[in-house]
Amino acid sequence: MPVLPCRPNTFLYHNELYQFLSHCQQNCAADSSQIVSISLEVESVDPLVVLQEIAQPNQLSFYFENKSNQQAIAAIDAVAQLQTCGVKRFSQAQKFVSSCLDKIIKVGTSNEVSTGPHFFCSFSFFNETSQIDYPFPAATIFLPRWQISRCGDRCILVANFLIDNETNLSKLYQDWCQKIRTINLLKFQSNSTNNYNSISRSQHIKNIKNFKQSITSSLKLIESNYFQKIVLAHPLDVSVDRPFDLFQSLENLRNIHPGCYIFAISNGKGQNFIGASPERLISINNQQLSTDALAGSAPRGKTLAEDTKLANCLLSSEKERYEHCVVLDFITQCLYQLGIVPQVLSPRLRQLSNIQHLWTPIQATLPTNVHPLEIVAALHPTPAVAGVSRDVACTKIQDYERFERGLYAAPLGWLDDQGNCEFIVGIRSALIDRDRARLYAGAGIVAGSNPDREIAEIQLKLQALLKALV
Ligand SMILES: C=C(O[C@@H]1C=C(C(=O)O)C=C[C@H]1O)C(=O)O
Repeated sequence: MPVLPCRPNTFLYHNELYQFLSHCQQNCAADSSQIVSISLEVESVDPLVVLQEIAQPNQLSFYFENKSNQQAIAAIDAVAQLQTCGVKRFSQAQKFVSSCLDKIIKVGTSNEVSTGPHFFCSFSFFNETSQIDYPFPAATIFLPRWQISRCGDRCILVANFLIDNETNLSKLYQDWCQKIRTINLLKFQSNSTNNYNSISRSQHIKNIKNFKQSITSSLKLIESNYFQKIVLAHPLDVSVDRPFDLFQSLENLRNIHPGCYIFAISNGKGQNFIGASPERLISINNQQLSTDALAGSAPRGKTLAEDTKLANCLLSSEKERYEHCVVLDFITQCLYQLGIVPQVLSPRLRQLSNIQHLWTPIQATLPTNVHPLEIVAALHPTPAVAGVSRDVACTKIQDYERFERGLYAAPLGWLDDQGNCEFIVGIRSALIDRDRARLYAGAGIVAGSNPDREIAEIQLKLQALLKALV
């Protein structure tokens, strides 16, 4: 991938960008194209506000925020995309990314994490989606036309231009100038209002009897050693008398769940998958890999004393620790098999606004020959969202669950051209389709699980999400 060593800012003043694009176009062979990727530092803006202002409903888009790291990134529209399905979807995604990178001319030399082209990915839980009209493919990977990221106070705009012999460069150049003007006007705007007043009354899942039977049946299979753990989920369908307000709902999610990853993915056809997940699948920053074992849950207490008691019970519960340990063991073994030596940090609590989890962070230094998507492919689904043994649990999940998991509990995230990435597990999530929303939540079932308590845990997870939707 060639890199043009120049300061991108000079383009703004000297029209050099146009000349440079024109030079790239002249060098294009008759039937080939190139992608010029330009990174430019802009004044600090909220990427969510940019998404709201610029993204059109008929465009793919992706929003991802990690408030505790002060990082957010929005990707709007696609210059290249792959939609696929099947067992090879991760390796196909990897090939697609490298074929795009072969075409990219990167402008600017800075290798900071938020500069340069990023690829945005959503994979479904299973290799295929079985519901015929499910609105997201089993794998979508795209290189956005526009990408705006914020890291602390710094903001980087990345534009990816697809150039071939037919491209109208004047239009492209005008579009670039227009976007910079629009973004500059957004610098003082933020969506910092809370509005929880639409469907916030609590709603409960239906067909609880069937679901309880699935848990009871799973417990019998656990007793007979058919599997050791299964994660069963349930949807909650809600509707309102007007379309859901996506941006206000995201604003609510970021305020209610400041410690979670906030995400929103648009399929470009009017449906969005959004959520606030506490669970990272992997992140890689300069060859340093971080991942989490997150499993085992308790509610938060209403008083400090009650909260401490619940936390202590969680930390000392044999059942919760077992449920957690199978996740930790799976992740560490998986990493070893990839030639990665994990360093397991001390176990701790991940305390969210409504619920707390057992959490063990895991770190490793990556060998250079392992691609981020190989790690995603090997880890997904972990026993935090599937079970042990994995294949048996996945087959039983398909037997018990009468709904399409789709992007629920699936790997969602981005990777860049430097080997950095961030993938989360798409739990605490909802599929928004105009005036309808389907919310998802699940719980791990192991020996000793109490069906009523598992159902209460799922209700708790659903209510926290429901509260944010307006
Ligand atoms: C499956 C979900 O969450 C998972 C299940 C947990 C549990 O059962 O203790 C905890 C965290 C997640 O790994 C979900 O929220 O939908």
